[in-house]
Amino acid sequence: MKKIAVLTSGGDSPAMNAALRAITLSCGYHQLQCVGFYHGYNGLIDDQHVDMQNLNINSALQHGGTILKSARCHSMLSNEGVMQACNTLRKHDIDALIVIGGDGSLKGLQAIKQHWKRQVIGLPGTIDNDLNGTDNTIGFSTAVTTATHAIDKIRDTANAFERVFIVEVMGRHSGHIAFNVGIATGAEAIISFENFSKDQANIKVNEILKAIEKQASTHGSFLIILAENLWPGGAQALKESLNKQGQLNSAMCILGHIQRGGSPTPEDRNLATELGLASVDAILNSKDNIMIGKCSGTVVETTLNDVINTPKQLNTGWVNAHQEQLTYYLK
Ligand SMILES: Nc1ncnc2c1ncn2[C@@H]1O[C@H](COP(=O)(O)OP(=O)(O)O)[C@@H](O)[C@H]1O
Ligand SMILES: O=P(O)(O)OC[C@H]1O[C@](O)(COP(=O)(O)O)[C@@H](O)[C@@H]1O
Repeated sequence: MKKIAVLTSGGDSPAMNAALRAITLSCGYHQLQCVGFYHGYNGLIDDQHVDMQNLNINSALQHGGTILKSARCHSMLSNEGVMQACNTLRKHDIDALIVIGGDGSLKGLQAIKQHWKRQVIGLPGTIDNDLNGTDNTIGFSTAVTTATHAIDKIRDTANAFERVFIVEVMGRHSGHIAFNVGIATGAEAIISFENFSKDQANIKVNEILKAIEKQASTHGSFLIILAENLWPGGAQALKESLNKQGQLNSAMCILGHIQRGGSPTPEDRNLATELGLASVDAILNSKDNIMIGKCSGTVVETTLNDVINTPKQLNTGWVNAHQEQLTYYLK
């Protein structure tokens, strides 16, 4: 009987459980053994494993997080760590390894592939949507939905007080969340990696203050979506600059990890299920060294090399639409 191993790694993303469920059920259907490793690559290094058939996988479907737990694992950045992970795979006579995670996790999978010659398959699991080879990553839809609902509430109070609000969203170093959430919430300004560089901070503050002045004569509130890890000094520093130079009482909110958790959207559950099933099919079809994603409605395979080495650009149409048509009245 073929033995398949699976683990979830890096930042957890909603609907990782849906992918685990699909993989476990598909393995059962095809009479394959399915072994889960806990805590990302740590569980592979320390041999913390579970027979996936023994987990109550169905009841996990509607929950965020991951029943296999997730973690970042420093040991994987050394050759010894990678070798230890490979030893565990050999010890259990694993035939194929599926890793659900972001670009770091897929780099880890590539490192394993260099020392372990059996099949490796990646699934795109990150809220950031920063992986080439799939239109959407598993978890992105839920993160955008959660952030949109939270910001809609902030907008209510911003409207009531005719107040400027800065909301910082996640995304690590990409603006997929910032632009999708910013456009969905009708933000007056989006500050993200695609339209801002750190040396433009003073120019940006002046530009925003002018736009706020114009906005005051239409409807009162002014919403700024800020990508994390971008503004020098963070959202607090932006707030202080606006308040000082514009004599404002703007407020700031960092949405943080609420974007990573919660019940996954049906879109995320179904994407995770489809990709989970496809990963087991790929193993049965002797595929190797690939990530499985979905582009334009079709399940696609991309080499790990191409996923890792080709940055996924944000649709420039989205960036331009926001800066031109959707905020023309603020110019
Ligand atoms: N270059 C690398 N070589 C080996 N393992 C890596 C490498 N980069 C990341 N990893 C492993 O993948 C884990 C998750 O990566 P990280 O970048 O934190 O999250 P994500 O996979 O969500 O992008 C890391 O903690 C580490 O164990
Ligand atoms: O929870 P941590 O370890 O502070 O990491 C925060 C980072 O994780 C994320 O939520 C998800 O990123 P990854 O999927 O690449 O791990 C990022 O948006 C954020 O920058």
